[in-house]
Amino acid sequence: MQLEIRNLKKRYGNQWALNGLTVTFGPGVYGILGSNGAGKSTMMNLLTDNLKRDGGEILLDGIDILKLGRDYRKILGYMPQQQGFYEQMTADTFLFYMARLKGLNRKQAAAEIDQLLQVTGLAGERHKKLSGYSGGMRQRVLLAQAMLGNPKILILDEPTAGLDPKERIRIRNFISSLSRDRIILLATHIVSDIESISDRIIMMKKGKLIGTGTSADLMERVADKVREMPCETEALSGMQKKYRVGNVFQRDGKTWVRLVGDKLPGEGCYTTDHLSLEDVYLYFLGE
Ligand SMILES: Nc1ncnc2c1ncn2[C@@H]1O[C@H](COP(=O)(O)OP(=O)(O)OP(=O)(O)O)[C@@H](O)[C@H]1O
Repeated sequence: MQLEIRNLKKRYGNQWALNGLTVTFGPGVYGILGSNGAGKSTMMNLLTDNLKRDGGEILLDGIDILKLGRDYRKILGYMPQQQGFYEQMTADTFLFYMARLKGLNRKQAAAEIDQLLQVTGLAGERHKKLSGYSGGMRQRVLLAQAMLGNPKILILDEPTAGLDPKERIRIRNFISSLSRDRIILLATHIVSDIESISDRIIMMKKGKLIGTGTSADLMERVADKVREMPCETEALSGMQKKYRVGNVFQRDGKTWVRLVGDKLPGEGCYTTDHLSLEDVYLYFLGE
């Protein structure tokens, strides 16, 4: 299975949100990294056919998704960022409603909902109204709804946004446990989530693809672009003007800064073996 985006364009007024995006996805989990406004949600809305494109193609195994229509939507699961929530419904009725919209028959719907409520840990609260759900429970219901019909393509827009670490880990583990024979696209600002569950990372900036690779590949690409050095607190703002500064931290009673970029100080700084995806983010996507 291959989902191919070719020269995809989308404009709001005279501003291009996607400006010739080309990328191909095969089975696996893809983490989509990009700063605010990079075009991640726009890409996802075009992939789910919730928006009309202004140019380009989206092909599933060579056939445009617009041509596939219903056959495409049947194999698609989508967890949107915006929650148009059905507050007065219980989780059970909400999921049943969504299952019917997806074309599942009653028996199939009931069996899948039972199973999804179990794996998302919501079985005990299934008859509670969504208005009484916490943020984490809401995200889990949305994820469960995306999984109805066992979709081959799963699109998740910020599935862990606003959650406490315990809930985040729970959602993350659930995504990790999904079988890898589907295409899973995951957009999030939480770099550590991407680091722990993605097979590959897609980096977007200003509506274009600017790089792709495994997190190990990308870290290798920034290996000689990261340095650490001690820095007096008074010198910090000067440093920030001159260099791209990552973490500021304390070590051995001194303040240290982590610098990322092509331009690094010649003297007084140290290389580090401990690279992270945050360094990758700062190098490619930091302003
Ligand atoms: N409905 C809209 N009307 C006008 N402009 C829009 C609309 N939706 C998005 N945009 C603009 O398109 C660009 C891409 O937005 P998009 O939401 O796709 O980015 P994103 O990477 O998902 O950002 P974020 O991380 O903040 O969710 C931004 O400049 C945004 O302001």
